Amino acid sequence: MSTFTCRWGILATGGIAESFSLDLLLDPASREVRDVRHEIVAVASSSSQQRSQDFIARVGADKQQGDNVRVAAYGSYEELVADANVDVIYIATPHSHHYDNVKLCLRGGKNVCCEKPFTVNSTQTEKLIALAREKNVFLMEAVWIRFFPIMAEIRDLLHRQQIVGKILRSTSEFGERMPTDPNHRILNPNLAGGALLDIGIYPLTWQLSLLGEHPDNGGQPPKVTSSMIKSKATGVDEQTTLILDFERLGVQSTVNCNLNVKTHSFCTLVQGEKGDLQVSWAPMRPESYTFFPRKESDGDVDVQAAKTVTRDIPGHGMFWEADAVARCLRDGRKEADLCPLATTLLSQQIMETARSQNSLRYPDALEAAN
Ligand SMILES: NC(=O)C1=CN([C@@H]2O[C@H](COP(=O)(O)OP(=O)(O)OC[C@H]3O[C@@H](n4cnc5c(N)ncnc54)[C@H](OP(=O)(O)O)[C@@H]3O)[C@@H](O)[C@H]2O)C=CC1
Ligand SMILES: O=C1OC[C@@H](O)[C@H](O)[C@H]1O
Repeated sequence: MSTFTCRWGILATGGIAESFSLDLLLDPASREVRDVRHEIVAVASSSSQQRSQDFIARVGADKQQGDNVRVAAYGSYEELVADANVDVIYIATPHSHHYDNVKLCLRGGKNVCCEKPFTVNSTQTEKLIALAREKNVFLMEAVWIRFFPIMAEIRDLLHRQQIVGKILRSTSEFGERMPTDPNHRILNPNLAGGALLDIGIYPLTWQLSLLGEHPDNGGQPPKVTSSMIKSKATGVDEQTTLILDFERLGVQSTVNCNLNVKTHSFCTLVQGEKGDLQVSWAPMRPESYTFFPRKESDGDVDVQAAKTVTRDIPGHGMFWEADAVARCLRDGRKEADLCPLATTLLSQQIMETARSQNSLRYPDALEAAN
């Protein structure tokens, strides 16, 4: 089998761009992947060309294996989009900027993989999906947990093997003690800060993936009720809870996120007639799960009979989504099966419903979809 090389352009040089790039540069054989490989062929910073140059050295992109891989360093995103050497652009700006950045890339005819959350609101998502289709290019939100092999394993246990039997109840959460500087992107309304958009998308993804996409749910979107507590300093949500009613399953689930205190014991719990499936922390980087069978005698779970499964992550874990993008480009597909645009739109709609229920609106310039 020949190996397909995917040539990446990195748009922005912040924290997650660095983690993603380091993963791209790992040898795919270390995760037993041989059909695709990655090269970073260009990096762009809106701040300066020097910043791109420094980033290239920091992640080791100047020492890539391959036939004379040369990495271009740009001082503007426009130059990256114009680079004919780039197959796909990974966008790693704050979410406030995703809409404009994705639009720039799509208009330039580039394939795009954009960090989560995809946009600020669902109208922006709809417009970008339409533009990608018009331009006939690949588009995906980088919801990396969807590509973890352990996620496929957990979905199989619940959806096909029905390990917990009929699902009765479910919950997912993600809390972290985040920076309290009001100018940090996490709290800054001008950068679309707040718990829901930044980290709430993870517990929401768990619930949509495990319950929303359960075969017995028939693809029905959940009914959404929500509550938010907002930052006194900046007005964005610090604590948010969503109640999702999956009416066809007859199950109510909760999604909880906060910027004040770290959650640690579990990130997702699915309880059913035959037992409980518990996924351990971290919600954005799942490594293990435990199945607790339910005793028929009194309905309690049998803790002695619990079984834990742990799967190593040979790196940060962002390479699995990158591999999926590469395979789509190789095969001429415009969407990834594991993270289709319809799921991106649904999660945007749910987050927007919650924001609207709690009167959380970002500045007009960020909500615009021009
Ligand atoms: N998948 C995951 O695990 C994670 C995903 N994320 C997502 O990635 C995105 C970026 O987060 P993160 O890397 O932590 O952010 P950082 O603040 O570390 O980096 C953002 C980068 O965006 C560029 N940028 C362009 N315009 C602005 C602006 N007005 N203000 C600030 N930065 C700007 C800058 O790069 P330059 O100067 O080079 O243009 C900057 O370095 C977010 O949408 C976040 O939700 C974040 C963390 C983890
Ligand atoms: O995606 C993310 O996951 C980890 C968090 O620390 C970060 O703020 C968020 O953007």
